[in-house]
Amino acid sequence: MEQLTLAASHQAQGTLTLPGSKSISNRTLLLAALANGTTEIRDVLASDDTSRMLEALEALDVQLENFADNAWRVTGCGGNFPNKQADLFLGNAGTAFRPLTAALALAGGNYQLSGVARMHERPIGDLVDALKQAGADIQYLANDGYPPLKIAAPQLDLSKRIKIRGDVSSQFLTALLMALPLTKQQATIEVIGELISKPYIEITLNLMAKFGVQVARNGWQSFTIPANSSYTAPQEIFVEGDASSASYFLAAGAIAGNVTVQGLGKDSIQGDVRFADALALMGGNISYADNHITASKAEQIHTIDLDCNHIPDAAMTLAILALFAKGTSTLRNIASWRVKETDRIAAMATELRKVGAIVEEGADYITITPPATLTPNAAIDTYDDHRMAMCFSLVSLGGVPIIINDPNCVAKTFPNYFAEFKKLVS
Ligand SMILES: O=C(O)C1=C[C@@H](OP(=O)(O)O)[C@@H](O)[C@H](O)C1
Ligand SMILES: C=C(OP(=O)(O)O)C(=O)O
Repeated sequence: MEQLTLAASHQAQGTLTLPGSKSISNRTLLLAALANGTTEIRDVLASDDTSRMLEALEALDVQLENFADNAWRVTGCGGNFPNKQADLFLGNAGTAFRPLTAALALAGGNYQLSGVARMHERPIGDLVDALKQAGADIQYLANDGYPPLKIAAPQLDLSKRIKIRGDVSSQFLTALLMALPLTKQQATIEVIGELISKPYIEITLNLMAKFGVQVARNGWQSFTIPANSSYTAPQEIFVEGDASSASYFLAAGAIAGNVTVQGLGKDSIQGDVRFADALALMGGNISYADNHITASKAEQIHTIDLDCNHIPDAAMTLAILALFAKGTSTLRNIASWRVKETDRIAAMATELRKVGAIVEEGADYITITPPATLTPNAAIDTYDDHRMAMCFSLVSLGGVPIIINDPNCVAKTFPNYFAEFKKLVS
């Protein structure tokens, strides 16, 4: 097993240009592939998750050209993938697996979709149920409700409202929204129960609009895609810097200095930009500009008690910040952590205890009380979860060395994370 030791550090200072947003990169690549016309997408994230999407589109015979650094020219297929038969391996990329399932199930063709072992434990039943209501032909190849999947041509029927549950993952609604314009028919989606991770739906609707499809909505309850909708290539799109990736560096600035992240600003379409507000509640000094955000040292890191449903990914960073406060912090409404790259509530609890914290976990919350002094040289398991690895790097700013096991899992969304982190801390 590879291990990375991060030296004890006391200061974080400097500026970082963020890698592109995973959520925007994978949505934009798929929308461009489904569009009529050619889109040039700039500042695309280069990472495992986007590689899985690019490989899938290539296997579907979509024309892709990497014409400059992190820039892709995508010639859309107008909703009709040239290759009607393919086996796609989608790793552990939720933003590839869920939207491609919906697009392929409605576009027509014979496909098999699989991923890494953990992806086969991540639910997809709510999406499959919704697609079947629209006439999709999808079979489970192993366990009901989970990948891998086998897809055949649909017999479309959009006459009834499509009901979808939104309380396990918002990616199911995102996938359905992005795929339904392929049917060319009017379609209405009704969300059953409480929708989680709502800001990710805003990203979806925003990007669909950039590709010419306006979804009519009734709050978070129902969404209607007009008849004869089709995606039109917007010619050029710039991907914002990743707001979840920004959270580690903004936290570093608030703990120990002054850090600016570039590529993300006050008008970001990503919900995780709201992490900065949570950081401010904990005492961080935040300033926003059009294309950068700066966090500087808090006089003191305060405890927090926060409903984190709107920032599920960046909320993991708050769990580490809680180590720097005096007293107990609680992160609530985070049940979705249990079905992500790993069971993140369990993983976070186990690893926080290794640095000396007292942790209580519930079905949908975690409570963290820091130790008087952090335990040095804790060896942190990362569970093939990029965010576990990135989060725990921040412990080194508490003046203790920390060991990150299997650090290369950061490749899912931020392959050179540790090189960038080391440049800023001392
Ligand atoms: O739509 C997206 O881009 C994402 C939605 C969120 O998932 P859930 O909706 O499952 O919480 C988030 O955790 C994930 O990293 C990206
Ligand atoms: C939950 C995550 O990924 P995915 O897009 O695979 O759901 C994540 O990046 O934290």
